[in-house]
Amino acid sequence: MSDAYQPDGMEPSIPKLEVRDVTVRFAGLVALDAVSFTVEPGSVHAVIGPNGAGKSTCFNVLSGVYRATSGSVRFGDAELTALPPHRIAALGMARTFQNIALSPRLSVRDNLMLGRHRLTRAGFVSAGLRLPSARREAARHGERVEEIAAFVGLTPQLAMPVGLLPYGVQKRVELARALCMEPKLLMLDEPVAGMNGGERREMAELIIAVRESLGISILLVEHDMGMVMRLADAVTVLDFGRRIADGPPETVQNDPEVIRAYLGATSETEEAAP
Ligand SMILES: Nc1ncnc2c1ncn2[C@@H]1O[C@H](COP(=O)(O)OP(=O)(O)OP(=O)(O)O)[C@@H](O)[C@H]1O
Repeated sequence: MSDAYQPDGMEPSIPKLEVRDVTVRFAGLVALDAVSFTVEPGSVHAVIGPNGAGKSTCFNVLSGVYRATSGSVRFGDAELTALPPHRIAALGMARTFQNIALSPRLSVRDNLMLGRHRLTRAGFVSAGLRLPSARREAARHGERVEEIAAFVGLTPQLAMPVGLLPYGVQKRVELARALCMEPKLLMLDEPVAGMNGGERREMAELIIAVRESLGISILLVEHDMGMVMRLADAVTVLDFGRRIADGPPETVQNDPEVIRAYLGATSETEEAAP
């Protein structure tokens, strides 16, 4: 990883993300029930919980994919609950997906350039006509993509089609693409799912490096408890759509209701197994 990676231009001011009483109903099912938590600027905040607890629903509300039935989500002064995903991204909230959402035939470089799209000023016409201003802008974005690729450890793979890379490397490309949006809040949906031990460690180091180099907030949904306990400053625990605990990892880990929720989930899985 390169130490040269810094925020682009002035140090951005990082807003708080405030989730207040968010409820999401699907037909008869309450997927989130008046959930509240705050992601403090520059912190790593994890949302955890057993299967079906509402973690993905929460992520999808924050990124504008789902509409909350009621409640409020504020990022600084902006109310997000009525905004479409691209407007939320434009406020500086970039996300990755549980299932990789990259263009497999395009190179790593081109996938990362797509991540710069929202920052591109040159219009379609000037870019198409290859005007000097558009060329200069493309060169600037190209340099930034190379810096970010170096930071994430992807320089050797820049020219390779994403689809040919191992899974763990593709997950790093996803994170790099989100960084290409120069986010103030990075939202990671199960960043280590499906990875082996070595890949998990590398991803954890990368997440720490992002926080330390950029000072941005990171919100992650994750199943791997060890990873959450190592990385997170604060943890919100959901169970059946309700928030059952919220606080520093060491407090949450010893909370009887959290232990019950996780043990319950384990024994149900064991009972379901043949
Ligand atoms: N689009 C949808 N339509 C109907 N029900 C949904 C929808 N999305 C989620 N649900 C339901 O909402 C509840 C919460 O699901 P969600 O996927 O948010 O949980 P999760 O904590 O992310 O689970 P997992 O760890 O298994 O990914 C579940 O009962 C799920 O079946």
